[in-house]
Order: sequence, then structure tokens, then C-alpha cells
Amino acid sequence: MKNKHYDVFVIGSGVAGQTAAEICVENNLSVAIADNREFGGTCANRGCDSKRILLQFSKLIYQSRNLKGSGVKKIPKLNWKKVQKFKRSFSNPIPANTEEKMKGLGIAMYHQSPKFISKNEVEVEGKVVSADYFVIATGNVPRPLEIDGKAFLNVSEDVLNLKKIPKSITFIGSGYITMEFACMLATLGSKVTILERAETALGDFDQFLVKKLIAKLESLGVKFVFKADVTAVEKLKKNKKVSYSTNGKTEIHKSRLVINATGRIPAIAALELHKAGIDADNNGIIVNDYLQSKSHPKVYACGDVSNKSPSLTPLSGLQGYIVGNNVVKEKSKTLDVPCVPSTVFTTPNLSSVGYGEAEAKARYKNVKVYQGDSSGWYNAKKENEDTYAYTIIANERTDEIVGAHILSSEANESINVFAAAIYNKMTTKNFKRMLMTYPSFGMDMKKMMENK
Ligand SMILES: Cc1cc2nc3c(=O)[nH]c(=O)nc-3n(C[C@H](O)[C@H](O)[C@H](O)COP(=O)(O)OP(=O)(O)OC[C@H]3O[C@@H](n4cnc5c(N)ncnc54)[C@H](O)[C@@H]3O)c2cc1C
Ligand SMILES: NC(=O)c1ccc[n+]([C@@H]2O[C@H](COP(=O)([O-])OP(=O)(O)OC[C@H]3O[C@@H](n4cnc5c(N)ncnc54)[C@H](O)[C@@H]3O)[C@@H](O)[C@H]2O)c1
Repeated sequence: MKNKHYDVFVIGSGVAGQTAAEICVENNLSVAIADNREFGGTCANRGCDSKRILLQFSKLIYQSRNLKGSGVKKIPKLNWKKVQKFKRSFSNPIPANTEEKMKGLGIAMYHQSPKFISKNEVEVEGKVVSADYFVIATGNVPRPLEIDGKAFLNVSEDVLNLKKIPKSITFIGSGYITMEFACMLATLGSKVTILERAETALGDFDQFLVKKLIAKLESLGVKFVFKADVTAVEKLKKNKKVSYSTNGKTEIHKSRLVINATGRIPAIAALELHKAGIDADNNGIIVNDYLQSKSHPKVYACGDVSNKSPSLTPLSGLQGYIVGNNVVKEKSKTLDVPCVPSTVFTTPNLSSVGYGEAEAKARYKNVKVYQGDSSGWYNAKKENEDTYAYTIIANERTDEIVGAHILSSEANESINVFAAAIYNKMTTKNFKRMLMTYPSFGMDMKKMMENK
């Protein structure tokens, strides 16, 4: 075994790992990066980007259907093969482009999972590699579902690569991944069933809006089963058979595919963290506000694999930036995230930033909740869209906006305006003073905060 030494060894080449590696190498540190899959990470290869490309096609069909009878004569027909080809034109070049970029920066690359063998050494590609600092940025992987027949389950990546739209599909779990893909596939003609263990979908989101989103998906033919305990999956000739119990009754359900979308867990199993004394729990590697391992100060963790949630691309990039800077100059940056906007890219979108109603009520003495159904407003009516609603929350004492939750066809963009407002501690009064373009969803945001 030949020994190698670097100033910094990064594990994982997603947005978090790349960002940290680039900052280190730009500051004249010698850097290596390892990935056990194609370089470029989840978002660009098999997550956000590919997903949104596919979803825009189902949105096109959905919106055309809404406008049928109001001028649209024919609903467009998709050539799914070409849709997939278009998607791949974005994702296929990612690994080679990422490697070329790394190489251009002078970063050494390894194509295997490293295993820690001591506090400052890993074994990778048959070599012992030591480093002054390690950056762990290995992201998340699908949560394994320990049921009989688990080998017959598929995951989000398989949905992204579907060769054709399945006749029927079952999702286990009703989080982000399920809601987005269920919406897409139901719109494109699949019979979709969702088996969720909890009492509702998207448990962390505003439930006034989630109820409306569930009703929307039901109107597309999606069947929700809550309080479902899935026990087994079997492979039949054409279908998969899922066994589950709900309200004390045992049921079976057959569909072409069964997707395990019960959440994602930190990708740490292969790293042998214990050999370096790096502590982790179910949420990931335990780090302080510098994103430094609490049990091993020469190790940093960033992105989905750190225990600082939520697992979203912008937050992973930010964490990579913080770690890169802290490796270059110890304790130079802390993670200080006032609010993280996120969107469930269903049609319509469900977007959220800042506190939910319960959190705000726990935090402030008095809160003002502006909540309503805007399906009668111009912006919904012009699209023949029957689902549009909001919950905006302000601290009553200061009038500051502290949370915004929107269900609308443009919510993924509208929420960024609210993110800026919350970040800048805007009051509802100041927000309403801003001029917005007309006619736009921006104008509606001001109307949402009118006292009725
Ligand atoms: C289907 C899907 C859709 C999503 N949509 C969105 C969205 O719309 N918006 C959003 O903000 N977020 C979305 N996310 C979440 C987003 O993709 C992640 O938060 C983000 O990619 C995390 O970046 P990261 O750099 O922390 O990890 P990753 O991008 O996951 O990178 C980790 C890298 O580490 C590698 N790795 C893992 N284990 C090892 C090992 N043992 N050795 C070496 N390398 C290893 C992996 O191969 C990977 O390349 C989505 C996720 C999925 C699955
Ligand atoms: N648009 C986006 O930003 C986006 C999209 C996709 C994924 N993501 C990220 O990826 C993460 C993973 O997404 P996800 O949808 O897999 O997870 P999730 O955590 O959003 O949802 C998982 C769901 O599965 C349910 N569940 C758990 N165990 C179950 C079981 N045994 N049986 C039935 N239901 C069960 C949970 O109650 C929950 O509702 C997200 O939390 C998010 O951070 C983000």
C-alpha cells in the first residue's frame, strides 16, 4: 500500500463537497475528493434538476386541461422517450463535467468509498491516505424499509428513469418525493396509491394548505391511505402486491410498481466512522455551529449528511461554503440560517418559509395569522385553477412577517419574495408599501395581508 497525504480529503462530490473542496484548493491547500458513484451528487444527477424537467411536462398537460374549453382545443400528447432523452441531455454530462472541473482545479480524485482506519487516515483504492482535515459530504440515501420482499421496492431514482408511464404505482410515505411524483404520474395517467404511516401527508407543512393539496391530488385520481402499516411486498407476474394494515384491518393492494419514499438517511454506513472516533446519530454527523465534528475537531461535515437539517440543495451549498472557509481559517464562519424556503413541486406548488403557525405561537406572545382561500382571485381564475390559498404569519407586537406558506401555481417563486421579507425583518406594513408588477402573484401577496 502506497501512502499519500493531502491537506484536505473530501468525501462526496455533491454541491456540499464540491463547494468545500473548491474553497480549499483556491486557498492553496492540497485537496483530494472521493465519490463511490458518478461525480456531481444527487441534485444534479438524480434529484432536483431531473425531477423538475419531468414535472414541467405534466404541468403543461395539467394547465392545458384546465384551459380546455377556454381556447385550448387539444391536450398535448407526450413522447415520453423524448422527454427522458431531454432530461438526460442535462444529467448525462454532469459526471464528466464535474471531474473535468475538479481536475482543472488540481483536485485529486478517487472513485471508491474511503474507510477510516485511524483518526487521520482512510483506506481508498488500495492506498492509505492521510490528511490534516477530512470533510464528510456524503449526502443521504433512501431509508431502507425492513419488510418482507423489500428487494421488490423501487426508489425515487427509478421513478426519474421510468421508460414508460406505469399503469399503476404505489408510494409508501407521503413526503416531498411522493407528492411530487404522485402528482406527475396521476396527471400522466397512472393510477396512484399512497400508503402513509402518519395521519396526514407532508407533516411539517401548513395543514390548512396540505388538506387542499390532498384534495387536488384526489381530484387527479390519487388514493391516500393514512395510518397504513406496510408489512410486505410480493412480486406477481405483472404486478407487485403490497400488504398493509390500517385501522386494524389487513389489506392488499396491487400495482405495477411500489416506491419506497419513506425518507432519506445519512450516507455513512460505508465510512467506518467509529475507527476515527466520529460521532453520528440518525440525523447525521454530529457537528457544532462551525460544522465541525463534536467528537473529532479535524473533521467537518456539510450538506445532507450533517445533523443540521433540512436536507435541501441551497442549505447543502451554504454548509459546504462554511466548511471550506473553516478549514482554511478555523472558526471563521458559523451556520446562521434564519429561514429556509422550500417548495413541494406539485401542481400547484406548496411553498413554505419561516415559522409555521404552531411554532410562531410558541415563540411569540401574540401572532397574527392571515389565512384564506384565493381560488376566487383573478390569478387563479385566469388559469381556471380551483386551488389557491395561503397562510401568512406575523408577530403581532412588531408586525414583522415571520412565516409564509402558499399553495399556488407560482408559489415556488412567490416564496422567495417572502424569504427576502423575513430575512430583512420586514413588517406587513412595509411589505404592502412595495410596488409589485401587475398583474402578478406579487400583487396578491400584499392582498393576503389585508385585515378583513
Ligand atoms: C428525488 C429528489 C428530489 C429532490 N428535489 C429537491 C429540490 O427540488 N430542491 C432541493 O432543495 N432539494 C431537493 N432534493 C434534496 C437535494 O438533492 C439534496 O439536499 C442535495 O443534493 C444534498 O447535497 P449534498 O452535497 O449534501 O449531498 P449529495 O448531492 O447527495 O452528494 C453526496 C455525494 O456523496 C457520495 N457518497 C455517498 N456515500 C459515499 C461514500 N461512502 N464514499 C464516497 N462517496 C459517497 C454520493 O455518491 C454523492 O455523490 C431532492 C432529493 C431527491 C432524492
Ligand atoms: N422539493 C424538494 O425540496 C425536495 C424534493 C424531494 C426530496 N427532498 C428532500 O429529500 C428528503 C426525503 O424526501 P422523502 O419524500 O423521501 O421523505 P420525507 O421525509 O419528506 O417524507 C417521508 C414520509 O414517509 C412517511 N413514512 C416514514 N416511514 C414510513 C413507513 N414505514 N410507512 C409509511 N410511511 C412512512 C413519513 O411519515 C413521511 O410522511 C426530504 O425530506 C427533503 O429534504 C426535497
